[in-house]
Amino acid sequence: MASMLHPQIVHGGENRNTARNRDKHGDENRVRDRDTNSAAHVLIFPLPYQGHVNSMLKLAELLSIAGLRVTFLNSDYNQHRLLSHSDVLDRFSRFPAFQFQTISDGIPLDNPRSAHQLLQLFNSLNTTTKHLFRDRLLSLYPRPSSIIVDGAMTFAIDIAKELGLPIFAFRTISACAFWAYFCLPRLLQSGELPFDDDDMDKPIKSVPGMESFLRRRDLPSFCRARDLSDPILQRVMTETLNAPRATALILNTMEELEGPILSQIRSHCPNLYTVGPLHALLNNSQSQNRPPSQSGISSNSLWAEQRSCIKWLDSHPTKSVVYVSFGSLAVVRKEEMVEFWHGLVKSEKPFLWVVRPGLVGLDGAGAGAAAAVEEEELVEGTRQRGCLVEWAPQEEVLNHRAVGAFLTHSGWNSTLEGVFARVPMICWPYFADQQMNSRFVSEVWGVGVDMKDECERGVVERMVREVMDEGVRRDELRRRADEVGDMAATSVGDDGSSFCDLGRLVQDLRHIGLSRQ
Ligand SMILES: O=c1ccn([C@@H]2O[C@H](COP(=O)(O)OP(=O)(O)O[C@H]3O[C@H](CO)[C@@H](O)[C@H](O)[C@H]3O)[C@@H](O)[C@H]2O)c(=O)[nH]1
Ligand SMILES: C[C@H]1CC[C@@H]2C(C(=O)O)=CO[C@@H](O)[C@@H]21
Repeated sequence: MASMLHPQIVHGGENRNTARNRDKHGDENRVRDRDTNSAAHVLIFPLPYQGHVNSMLKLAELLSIAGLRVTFLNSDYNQHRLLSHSDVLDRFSRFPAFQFQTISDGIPLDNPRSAHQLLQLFNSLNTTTKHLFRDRLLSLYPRPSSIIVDGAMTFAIDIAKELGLPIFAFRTISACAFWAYFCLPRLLQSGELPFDDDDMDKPIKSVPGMESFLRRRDLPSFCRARDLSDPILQRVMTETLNAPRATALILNTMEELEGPILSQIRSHCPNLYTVGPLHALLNNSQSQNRPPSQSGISSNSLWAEQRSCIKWLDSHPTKSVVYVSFGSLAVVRKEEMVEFWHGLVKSEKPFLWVVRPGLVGLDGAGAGAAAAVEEEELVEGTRQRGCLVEWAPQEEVLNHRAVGAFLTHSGWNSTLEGVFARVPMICWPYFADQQMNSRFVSEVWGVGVDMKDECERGVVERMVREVMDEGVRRDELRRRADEVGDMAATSVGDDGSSFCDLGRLVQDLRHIGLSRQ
């Protein structure tokens, strides 16, 4: 039996160990299947942000479980953090054909890489990293048989085509947000963009499938640019419109949640795989062979998770706690933070709040910034009912019996995790695709309420009470959250839509590997 090879972090070099598994029983069929598997070598390359690394590394784990050879190309900056704050090396040690490789994102290591530095990162990826990527492709051994690249980095498509490699674009946002971006040329053509006044509740009619409910304020935040030459708007539009040039499009979603929008997308990207929620597919695939003691949740955190919050949750009644998290990129002003804080304290509900380093202002302060607020009411209210952490084991928190509501920025991973955990959401979208997600959560799926651009303390208190206070409205939100959560469970269960599409993706990747031998 070949020794288990630890995945090696290889920067620029190569892991030449291509240990060949020889079936100890000499069963030729199993050896053949393994040979079939090992013919397929998939290179997975995410945009270097937590929300992208998370879902794409879950896909990497699923493909590794399926027996495919996988190379995960992480940025140097994120790989150091991932190894420092997660058990990823231990988890992937059981896959002898898996390896990490790292590549520079071209940004100085002391750069916080928050939403404020987005354009700098995009420019660096499309210059420095693009050239490093081509060289890396040529140096990898064994040569990849296909690439799964982040749909926000379509520069890789041209390189793949030059080298004759199939390339799949994995866009880590919702189908509804992707489709809104894809319809930007129509919005420009119809004159609905740029906005000609400040009325954000004006209806939008140029996004097919959303005519009955879409408002200006629900479009991705980059659409609010008054100057259409805005470099970020142009960048995201270009990346999205490039998707049909890839071999196929992969989305972390499910037919049951976004079917009508997926039908619209298929008319432009006919080769489409819907494999979400990926976190749920992965948890299901591992549930068969892990000891009950382990949560089994694969954490890909780039910050240290403060697990003390689980013990704090254990001490609270069922569905009594509001969990508050604004993801990995949002930067809120201190006065916005204080408004949320007052609203949470005045709601009189226990609250678990992730105050990530860099969330508040530009000074990178974490929970320390929260503690810096002197107001007695806040300090006392937090002492009695609050728990502040810098980073939480979010999937575990959302599935904890004590959590009754999720105050979220509506990042797509958080939205899927909230849907699957059947926790009603209070949506305060920060930027990008989050506005679209919050509109679908509230207006289309009915599993939450939509704060949009408001975070005044009275609004925060009212929204929390709407979701948490006993009554018809709370019951209605909980009923819908259960219904949609059940649909999600079906989609990732045996023969479910996402389960089957993942199987189809694995088969297609295997076939490509074989055909290129
Ligand atoms: O304390 C925390 C907070 C978050 N998370 C996890 O971090 C991820 C955050 O992802 P997401 O909710 O998608 O938010 P962002 O980090 O903001 O993600 C970026 O990438 C997403 C996918 O493209 C987009 O939908 C978002 O708008 C974009 O901001 C989720 O899986 C969470 O479970 C933790 O583990 N602990
Ligand atoms: C900061 C955002 C711009 C592009 C990425 C994105 C996307 O549309 O793919 C969504 O949110 C962020 O992850 C990125």
